[in-house]
Amino acid sequence: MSTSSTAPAREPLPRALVVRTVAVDDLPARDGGSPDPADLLDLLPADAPLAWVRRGDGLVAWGEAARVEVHGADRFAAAERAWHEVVAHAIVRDEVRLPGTGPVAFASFAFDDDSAAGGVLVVPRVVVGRRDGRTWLTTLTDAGRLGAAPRLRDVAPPRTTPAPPGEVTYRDGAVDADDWLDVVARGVAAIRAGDVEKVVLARDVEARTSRPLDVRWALQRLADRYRSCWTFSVDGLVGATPELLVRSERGLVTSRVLAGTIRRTGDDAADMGRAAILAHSSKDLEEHEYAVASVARALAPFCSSSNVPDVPFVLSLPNVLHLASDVTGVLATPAGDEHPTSLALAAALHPTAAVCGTPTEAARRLITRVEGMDRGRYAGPVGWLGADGDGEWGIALRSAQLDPADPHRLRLFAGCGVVAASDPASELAESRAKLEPMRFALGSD
Ligand SMILES: C=C(O[C@H]1C=CC=C(C(=O)O)[C@@H]1O)C(=O)O
Repeated sequence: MSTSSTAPAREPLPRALVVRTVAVDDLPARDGGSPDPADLLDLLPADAPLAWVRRGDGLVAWGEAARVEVHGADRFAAAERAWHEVVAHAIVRDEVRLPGTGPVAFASFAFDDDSAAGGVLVVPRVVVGRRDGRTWLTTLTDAGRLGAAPRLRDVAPPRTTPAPPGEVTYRDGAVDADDWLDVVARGVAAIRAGDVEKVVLARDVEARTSRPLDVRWALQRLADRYRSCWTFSVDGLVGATPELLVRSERGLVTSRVLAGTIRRTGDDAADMGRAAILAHSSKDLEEHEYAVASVARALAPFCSSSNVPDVPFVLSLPNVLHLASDVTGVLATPAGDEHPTSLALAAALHPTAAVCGTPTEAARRLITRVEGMDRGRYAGPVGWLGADGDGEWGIALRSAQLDPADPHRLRLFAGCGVVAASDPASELAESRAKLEPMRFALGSD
């Protein structure tokens, strides 16, 4: 079943789905040892794998019970409407009752309202989830009535080892590296002219793999190395993001805000020193403050109380160190009303000043004017949504978009927050460091 917010539906949405969630004994580990983080990923088929995993927990899924393509400024609301329709007509039996059990959809959305990339919401056929040592299986069928409890061995695709992508070559994307220095310089000039206070400017790099990319190869490498990130795969968009746009769970919202970056050297002692430099860098603290303020401002109308840390902590990733703040809030429930869904919250938060700038609209216009590319779904919300509206949405960073017409071709993206004190050459170096996770994902060492 597939439909679009602009084109007429090929088949009417919804079709009544029968959804069953059952507990599964823990997944076998790859080497017979204790279960490791890649176990969920090991279940995925090569074709159109769906994933949202971190430290071994999360959701993997495959198949398509429904697919909704959306476009324009209405894309989040259109996806949400379609999801409500699916849920309203579903027959659900959930024997596990945890966040992520019952029917779930995966989705990703373009950064920009005008992007042709729009957005996609996929309702999978099979979902396997894990949380705190509990594993479950959800099936979504058109059976019309509840049948026998599903078994993982009956619905899991035959296990195949992900194939390496072979030789990978890289070349500049829409704007070459030298010209991108000018893009950043134009951003700095606009800030100094008072047009904006902060802008985030991005660039893309094209990768060509000698063998068609098996997305699972990239996912496993990302999940193994970038353990504190959320490794995701939705409709050819793959990556491991350190930035959580919003998680909404039983009335509690959390957002991990990142902005302000320094590269790691690989030497632990030197990196300790760099962490201290980052924590005291006025340029990075300013960048960070804009991002935190944008998240706090966007969440405020929905929350009865919130906690916004005064001082960021330093998040250490294998490639970079970031200034990070975990913003939390309690959702207010207006009388007779329900909480906004996690997707509605993601829509309200997007785009934060971690990927756009301050003030938002002026920064967005500046990006369109100077960046020289369509970001597609890079820097847009990516994640999953449950029947009760709870879910988790990351910002699609440290990511690549696979060309749907050419499985050898990917666009890798990286962006940098620019403030008045930014230096174009340093931002270019930072963008290279931010491309490292996806370059690693495509590696074979
Ligand atoms: C826009 C990106 O990173 C954002 C998130 C963390 C740190 C950032 C920075 O320091 O510039 C960016 O705001 C990216 O990775 O493409």
